[in-house]
Amino acid sequence: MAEIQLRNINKRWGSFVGVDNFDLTIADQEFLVLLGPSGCGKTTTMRMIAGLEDATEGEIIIDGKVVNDLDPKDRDVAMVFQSYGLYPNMNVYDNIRFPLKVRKVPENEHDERVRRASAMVELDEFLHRKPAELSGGQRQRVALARAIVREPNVFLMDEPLSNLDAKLRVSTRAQIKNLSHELKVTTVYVTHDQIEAMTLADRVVVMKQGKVQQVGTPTDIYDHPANTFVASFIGSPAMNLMDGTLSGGTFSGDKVSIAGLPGADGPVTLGFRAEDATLAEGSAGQIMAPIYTIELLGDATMLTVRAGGQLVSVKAHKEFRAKIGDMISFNVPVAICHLFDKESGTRIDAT
Ligand SMILES: Nc1ncnc2c1ncn2[C@@H]1O[C@H](COP(=O)(O)OP(=O)(O)OP(=O)(O)O)[C@@H](O)[C@H]1O
Repeated sequence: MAEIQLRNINKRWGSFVGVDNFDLTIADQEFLVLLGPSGCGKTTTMRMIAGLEDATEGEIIIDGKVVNDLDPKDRDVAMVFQSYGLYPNMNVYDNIRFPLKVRKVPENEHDERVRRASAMVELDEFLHRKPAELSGGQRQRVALARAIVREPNVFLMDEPLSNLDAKLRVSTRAQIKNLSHELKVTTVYVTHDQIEAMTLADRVVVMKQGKVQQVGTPTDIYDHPANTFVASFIGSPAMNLMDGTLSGGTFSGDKVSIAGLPGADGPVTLGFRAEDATLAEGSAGQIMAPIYTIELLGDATMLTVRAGGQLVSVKAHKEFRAKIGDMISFNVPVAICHLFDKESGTRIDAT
């Protein structure tokens, strides 16, 4: 049981700002994901919670207690890293048991706790093996079990899936989600993968260059991105963004005109997602454009078209067939448009 409060946390090295005024309360049992591109300050934020890095300013409060001056071992947090960090000479059983020994948990509890944690990550059959005799996914599960066995107040996970191949990433991701549901331990999870963030999080914090860009549920962030950075970071493919001018409710961009939009006149960036555009018959759509590429996804067909000077993604149904260079036309319904200030990139609220 632990709420984590981060009160105006800053991390600076000389004049370089790694984390800039991070201020957030993470609820007890919440699964919070820190998401952003490389170097945005996610790991540093997590390391400050762990106590592996001092905050330059601000308070870190876990379970009502200011922990800034506490050593990592006294914070009751368990970490899982990308690199597993297993002891090569110990078998799986002893790797999982190790934190119990370090923390001087009574010996008579060890066996039951190790077996319970290993069963949770389906490692029961591998307890006698050394890490070198395991696959990457199994090694990461040992690392997870070693965190679970401690029954900590907080889990901190730093890109735990990034060394796994695509298929294993999906199954281990599902396992982490299931474990988190079962264990109900407050979790802070760092990733640069927006799909991981969307699938795992109760709330996502999107960061860029040390600054929080938006905090919200995956749905909030997908449906109401706070700025063009979040809009283009979340979703696959990225949201289509077009610069233009809004005048009398009509957006005019490069060979694109969309009427009926809310918002004051001025330079804007218009955004819409590939799946929200609708293909029209012949030339009946608002936007006519030649096809640049066609990708068959199995459940749908992704078209990239050249609209004016830029490439735009439009999702079509799975039976859609055409050739590169064919003209298509499509509509962008007003209700699914996102408008952003062109200068600052900030969302214009009327949308
Ligand atoms: N000890 C340090 N001294 C100086 N700068 C540092 C130090 N540690 C990290 N940084 C810088 O702080 C910024 C944030 O780093 P951090 O590791 O938190 O990023 P990240 O978002 O986790 O990136 P990644 O996904 O690549 O791990 C980076 O620009 C990094 O170079």
